[in-house]
Amino acid sequence: MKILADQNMPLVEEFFSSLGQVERYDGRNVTAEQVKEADVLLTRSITKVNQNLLAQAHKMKFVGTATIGVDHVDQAYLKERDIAFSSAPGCNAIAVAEYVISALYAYSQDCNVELRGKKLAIVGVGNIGRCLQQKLQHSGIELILCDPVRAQQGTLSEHVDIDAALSEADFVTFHVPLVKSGEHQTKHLLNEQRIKQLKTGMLVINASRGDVIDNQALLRAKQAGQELELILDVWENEPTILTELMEVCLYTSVHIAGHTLEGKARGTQMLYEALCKTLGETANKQLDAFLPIPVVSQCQLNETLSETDYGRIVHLIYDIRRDNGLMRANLESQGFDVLRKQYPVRREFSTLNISAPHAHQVKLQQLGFRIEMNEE
Ligand SMILES: NC(=O)C1=CN([C@@H]2O[C@H](COP(=O)(O)OP(=O)(O)OC[C@H]3O[C@@H](n4cnc5c(N)ncnc54)[C@H](O)[C@@H]3O)[C@@H](O)[C@H]2O)C=CC1
Ligand SMILES: O=C(O)C(=O)[C@H](O)COP(=O)(O)O
Repeated sequence: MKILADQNMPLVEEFFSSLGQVERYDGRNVTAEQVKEADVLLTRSITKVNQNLLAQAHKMKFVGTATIGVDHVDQAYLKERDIAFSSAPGCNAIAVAEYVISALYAYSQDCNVELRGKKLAIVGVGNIGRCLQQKLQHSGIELILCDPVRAQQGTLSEHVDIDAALSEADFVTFHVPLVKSGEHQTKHLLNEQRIKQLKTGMLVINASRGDVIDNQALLRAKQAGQELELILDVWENEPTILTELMEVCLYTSVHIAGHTLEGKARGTQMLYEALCKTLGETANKQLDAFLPIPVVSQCQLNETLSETDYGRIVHLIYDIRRDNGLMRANLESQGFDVLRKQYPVRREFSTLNISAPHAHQVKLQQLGFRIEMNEE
């Protein structure tokens, strides 16, 4: 069996080599000719999986994307061809939530804004939105939840309409799928009109899909002097992004919010399990066996912690400003995709064991750190 896998997917050989012969491809430039003989295609978000790519791939029996987003896959076409399909829901939800938390603490430090008492609107309360909600539960930040789809399904009683949420909040973060039409369209959910109505000084974070915000309108607003702080991980027209927009952001990154080692590896593992199921094989490989020991894994805290200290602990594991610096310094010379490919290893908060005074244990644990439950 020939298994074609994106070159940016970790641990493919470890998980899949017992099932077939693994070959790698360049996800942005893969051709129909390259996939012609494959039985299995493992992709990430940058490959358009559609009839153009697969028309000649007559042996194809399984397509998997090691991502949460599925807007790059023509699922109707796969169904028509009777090709099994699997994505990796929730695989990097923790990573994206931690990206947002790192962003908030960095913003707090750099812009001298206390987070406690402020209001954060979470637009899209699915795997990522819920994870963020949980992690921030004891942060002192008031959360406003906006998810009309879940409200209609009756699974989110606290839903606040987007315009009301935007007018109440001090910060907004988007975690919706890209939906191009229909009642719950998310393409340009933050459009020119809504941008104009944003509060002075509002912090806008987007780590969902670039098209969720009208990038040109956002740039025009900033150029016209509207006071907004922008933290953007995703962009319209990746990899050819609007670089002028990058210049006016507080922090920017190259669509890496979900790129913790654990998040990416979990995606691979989920596809391995799905393929095993399709083939009727037993999935007996475990992710933990393949993850390296983290560089920093232990920390002892003895004193009362301020909000700044919480920020320092978060940034010990992941500081969004590292990624901001990498993008600004290297985008022009290296390009968006190369920066994504060379993304430095990033681990999740749970790789840090903290010994802390009792008063701080719950909040640290809620953020995602491991707590050593010592008596005081
Ligand atoms: N920047 C990055 O590296 C990453 C980006 N993503 C993006 O984040 C998106 C969300 O991920 P998950 O939370 O795991 O997906 P999910 O499917 O679990 O949750 C999405 C939520 O958005 C809600 N929603 C749909 N339309 C909406 C609207 N018009 N307004 C408000 N809410 C709406 C849905 O009801 C759902 O609860 C993915 O579809 C993907 O595009 C995901 C992982 C990494
Ligand atoms: O999971 C998603 O959806 C994402 O956006 C990925 O985390 C990032 O995309 P790729 O690394 O698959 O291009």
